[in-house]
Amino acid sequence: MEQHLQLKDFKQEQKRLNDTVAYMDRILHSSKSDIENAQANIKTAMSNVEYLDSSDSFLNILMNTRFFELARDQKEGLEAIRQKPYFARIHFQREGEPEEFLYIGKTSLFHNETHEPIIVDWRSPVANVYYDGRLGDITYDVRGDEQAGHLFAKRQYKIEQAELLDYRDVDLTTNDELLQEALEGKADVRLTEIVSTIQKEQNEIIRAHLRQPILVQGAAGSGKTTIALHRISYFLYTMGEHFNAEQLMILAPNNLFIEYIGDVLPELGVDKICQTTYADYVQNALHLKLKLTNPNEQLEKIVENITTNFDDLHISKMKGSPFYELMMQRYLQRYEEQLATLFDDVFIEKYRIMKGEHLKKLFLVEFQYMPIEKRLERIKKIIQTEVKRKTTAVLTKLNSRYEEAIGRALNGMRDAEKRRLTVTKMIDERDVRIPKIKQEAKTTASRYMKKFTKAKVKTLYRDIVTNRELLYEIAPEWDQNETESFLQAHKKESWALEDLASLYYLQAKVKGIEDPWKMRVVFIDEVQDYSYFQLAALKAGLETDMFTMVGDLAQGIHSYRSLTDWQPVLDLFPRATYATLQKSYRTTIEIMQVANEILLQMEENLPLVEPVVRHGKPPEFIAQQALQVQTINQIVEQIKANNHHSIALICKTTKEAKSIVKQLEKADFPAQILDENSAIDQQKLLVVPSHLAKGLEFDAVIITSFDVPYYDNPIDRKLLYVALTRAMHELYLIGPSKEAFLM
Ligand SMILES: Nc1ncnc2c1ncn2[C@@H]1O[C@H](COP(=O)(O)OP(=O)(O)OP(=O)(O)O)[C@@H](O)[C@H]1O
Repeated sequence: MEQHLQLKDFKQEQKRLNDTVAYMDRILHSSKSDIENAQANIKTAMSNVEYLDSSDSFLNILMNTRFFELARDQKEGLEAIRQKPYFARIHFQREGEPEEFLYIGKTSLFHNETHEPIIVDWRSPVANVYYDGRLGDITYDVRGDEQAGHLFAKRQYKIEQAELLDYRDVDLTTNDELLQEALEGKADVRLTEIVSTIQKEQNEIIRAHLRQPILVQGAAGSGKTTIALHRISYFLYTMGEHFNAEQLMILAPNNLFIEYIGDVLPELGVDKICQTTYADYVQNALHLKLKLTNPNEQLEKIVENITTNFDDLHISKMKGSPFYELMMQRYLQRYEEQLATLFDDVFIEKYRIMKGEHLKKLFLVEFQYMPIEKRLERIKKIIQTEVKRKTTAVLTKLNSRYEEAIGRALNGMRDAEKRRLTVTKMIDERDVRIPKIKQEAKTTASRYMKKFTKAKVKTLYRDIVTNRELLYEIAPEWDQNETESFLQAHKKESWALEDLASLYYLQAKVKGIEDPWKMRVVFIDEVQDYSYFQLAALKAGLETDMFTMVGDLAQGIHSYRSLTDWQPVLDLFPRATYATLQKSYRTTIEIMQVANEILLQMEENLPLVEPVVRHGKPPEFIAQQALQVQTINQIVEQIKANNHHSIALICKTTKEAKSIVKQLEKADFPAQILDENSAIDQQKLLVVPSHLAKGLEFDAVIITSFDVPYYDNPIDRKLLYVALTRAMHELYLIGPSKEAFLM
């Protein structure tokens, strides 16, 4: 009986899918002919341009182009989801309405005639019910209004090539099974399939107050990147009326990472969003092209135990601190006050048009909220208007004075010759003076403003870091030694990542950020690698706090210059929601155990990461003093035999990575070093310096430690932790002893 019912149910589901696909095919067919029609119309209109009224055919072309685009978008949208129109269904009843089955997919589809939803978008308010976890009476949010309903059941489908393979009703236990199945997948195909298994705590972050900042401390592999990308997609879906994609920006740690997420965003319905790094963004927004010292170089030096100048590290850290922001503020205040002394009275000829004191007050007080140069532009406009208005009054007054004087001379002077001379003199004087005033008035404002010379932000900053007297003023807290070593460090002009925050801050406060770069919403991945001031400058320049920030302090390998705890970020974003994610979806229990051992040794006191229950091959330690290509070969073969294909060999330093690639190549083993600019060749073994591995993941990871071991210090622990947590299924450690891996 049970079986019979199941079969019937399966058939019904099959029919539902077939009907959906058939409907999609019908629409596809008609959008194809819409496309052809529009193309034909455009062609005709183009050929008619010559002899028809050209504005008519121009309109025609525009209209048909729009039709064409609509039809093409519809076609592409349908084609993208045809193979798998939906992934889940909810059996749901909105309060006061009949029960219904809603099928959830990556985008929505409505019936053209009945307007009934055939597929409901995963980002729609009601789809939240699917992710929220509970069955029974529930509430959900529709644009701020709480709606009630009853959720009877949730069902998940396995559909491939538009064929129903399987489905399963979801309760708390099957939820785990489904997730596990999803996690069994391979590194190269997974990122886009997550929408069906997004977990409750992840969903909460994706949908958390969109107009408020959010900071997420999430364990390695807890889905931070995934969540950030889905939140962007959800944001545009929900707030599309108020924001367009160009106003959104995602800041990634490096270009490699941008490439990595590049394929995912369009699949989530998000393109056109600005994807960049902090360094590129700042330079673009400031129209600067700086030769930055490689931010990884300093890290490499520390890691390779090459003695780095303590002062350099100290300065890097200081440049990210609230104190450096304070120095910039003091500098700006000084700069502003100097400019303010230049405001004197505005005259035309001998007439005072405006008081300097008044302009000064506008500059320092009333317009204080604006960037300095914008204030000056405003003041110039005000002077222009005032000059215009007052000149008219002055001229009227002058004219009538001359009239009066001339009248008096004409009537009052007896001597005709004297009278003639006086009157002529007055007329001549008037005829010179009045046009001169008119002429002068035209340029008064611009002449007045000339003394406010515009400064280049780069020049201002160089002045700050090289001018001893200035430093005494803006950093009085420093003793002689500190000031001198700061000056010494800046003798030669060079630019580091840390300097960008100040440049951006100065730009924001002196000139303002231009509209195309004035992003309204910001998403930051790997936020632990930012300094306080980097974030503060960005917030000040963009004048928004709509930031989504995700990161993991345990992976803070740049902590010598970046954040070491979240408090400064929370102070900077007082409205921020703070969330944590402890579960790792990437790594097997066996691998996570090893990584957790390292996490325990860190000073941050972060809670252990809980792997989602998924077992795998225990990590293997292989004792070897030096690289043996034979061993690598064997391991790679074994990994491939396990049907795992994305493999990385992670080395602590770039130096070791280079030397390993050399040795492998010499033995004809195809290998490639990963650097920020080269495309990945899938056929070769990817050799990755540990600091570049952040954010990436592989089916299997081999970690070697031949040159230098991982030492028992904060940065090495973090580098090792990052390396260990890149592995999804298999992990191999090769080195002289377990101690080399802090075990
Ligand atoms: N709900 C989920 N369902 C299926 N897979 C998931 C889910 N959440 C995360 N994953 C997978 O877990 C892996 C880790 O996700 P992601 O890279 O977003 O984590 P992360 O927190 O950014 O990691 P890291 O900090 O180590 O870079 C990815 O393969 C992702 O596809």
